Amino acid sequence: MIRSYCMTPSSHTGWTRVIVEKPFGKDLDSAEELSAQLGELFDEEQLYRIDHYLGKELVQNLLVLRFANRFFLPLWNRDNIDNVQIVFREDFGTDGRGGYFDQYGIIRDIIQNHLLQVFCLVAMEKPVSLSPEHIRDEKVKVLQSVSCINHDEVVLGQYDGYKDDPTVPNESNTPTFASVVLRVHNERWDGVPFVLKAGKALSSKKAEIRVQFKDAPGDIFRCKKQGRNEFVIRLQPSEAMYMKLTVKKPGLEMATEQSELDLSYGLRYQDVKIPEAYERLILDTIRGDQQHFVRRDELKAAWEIFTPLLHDIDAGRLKALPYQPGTRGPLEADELSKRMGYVPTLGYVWAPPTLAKF
Ligand SMILES: NC(=O)C1=CN([C@@H]2O[C@H](COP(=O)(O)OP(=O)(O)OC[C@H]3O[C@@H](n4cnc5c(N)ncnc54)[C@H](OP(=O)(O)O)[C@@H]3O)[C@@H](O)[C@H]2O)C=CC1
Ligand SMILES: O=C1O[C@H](COP(=O)(O)O)[C@@H](O)[C@H](O)[C@H]1O
Repeated sequence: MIRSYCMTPSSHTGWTRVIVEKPFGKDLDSAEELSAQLGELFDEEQLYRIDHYLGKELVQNLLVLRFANRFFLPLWNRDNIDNVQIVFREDFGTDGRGGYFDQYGIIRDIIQNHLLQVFCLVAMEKPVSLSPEHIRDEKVKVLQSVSCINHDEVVLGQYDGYKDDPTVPNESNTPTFASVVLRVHNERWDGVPFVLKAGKALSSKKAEIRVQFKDAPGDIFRCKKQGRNEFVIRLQPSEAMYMKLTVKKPGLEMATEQSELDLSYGLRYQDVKIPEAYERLILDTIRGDQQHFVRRDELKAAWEIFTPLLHDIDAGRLKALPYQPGTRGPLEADELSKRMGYVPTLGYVWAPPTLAKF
């Protein structure tokens, strides 16, 4: 049917491009089967596997930030970075779509696709050029460098009330929250945990990347306990990036405190309308630019990482811990972040700037 109604006959000029939306299968085998079926109908250049996180402004900014700024080039590695957190939180549950969600769970819904794409852009090497193939080659490489997920570095949760949805089975073990540690076995990242965390029905709504740096050696100011340098890229809401850093506390004393270098988009780009992710990606499709779309081998590499874990969850070998809606999720997830080396900042209070103060 697609072939007869949607494709340009070869005798005509024009093009055929098909946007494919997730789910791209449920595991490696089903995804490969789907890819093979699509491959019989379309060439890879005609397929646009969409991941709307790749259309978000600050996700698109990641390559620029990393590779156009001298600041970051020498710092972005295991010598300087202690741990990285890539976090998605939603303050509502599966509201009305529990039946669909229950077959997938939060790892397939958010982590294996959206957060993993963000992870690729944070962790990959510099592409040869901005051509879609060069960028996607680097994403595949970093995905293939991810080690097997260790069950001791996974926390799953399911919020109380999730099973009240009549379309969700009473015995469901489907996680609505997960924190999963990825480790990249390469020269740049060996030993640096990447914590990918996502949850529904939590206390807040946000998506952000938090890069925590190691302590500065030789702590002559005795300020180590206050916290570490962090570079935070908030994808949503209210796009921002800020660097948490130690400064001299203004005043007569030589005391230190945690402050920030802040680029809040709402303040800096007041008259700019940031396009919706889908708006941008549909335009890319019309233009024939596959840079922000998922290639078949990239999808395969993504499923290779998560399929063993997902099969273990589906078989009940890993249990989802209960958590109360409106909280941070299971306490075990914060313990996992701590175990991965995350050090909280003490006493940091953000004072939002106002134009009146300038
Ligand atoms: N330009 C801007 O808009 C800026 C805004 N701010 C705001 O200031 C506030 C503080 O910023 P920041 O310090 O970066 O962020 P947070 O204090 O929100 O979080 C810092 C880290 O601590 C974790 N955490 C938060 N609460 C707890 C808890 N109770 N137990 C264990 N871990 C916890 C977070 O995990 P998790 O990610 O899971 O929540 C995160 O890893 C935030 O609201 C931030 O948005 C700060 C600077 C600039
Ligand atoms: O793909 C999905 O994403 C949304 C969240 O998208 P966002 O752009 O609002 O962050 C999520 O609610 C949904 O469960 C998932 O399928």
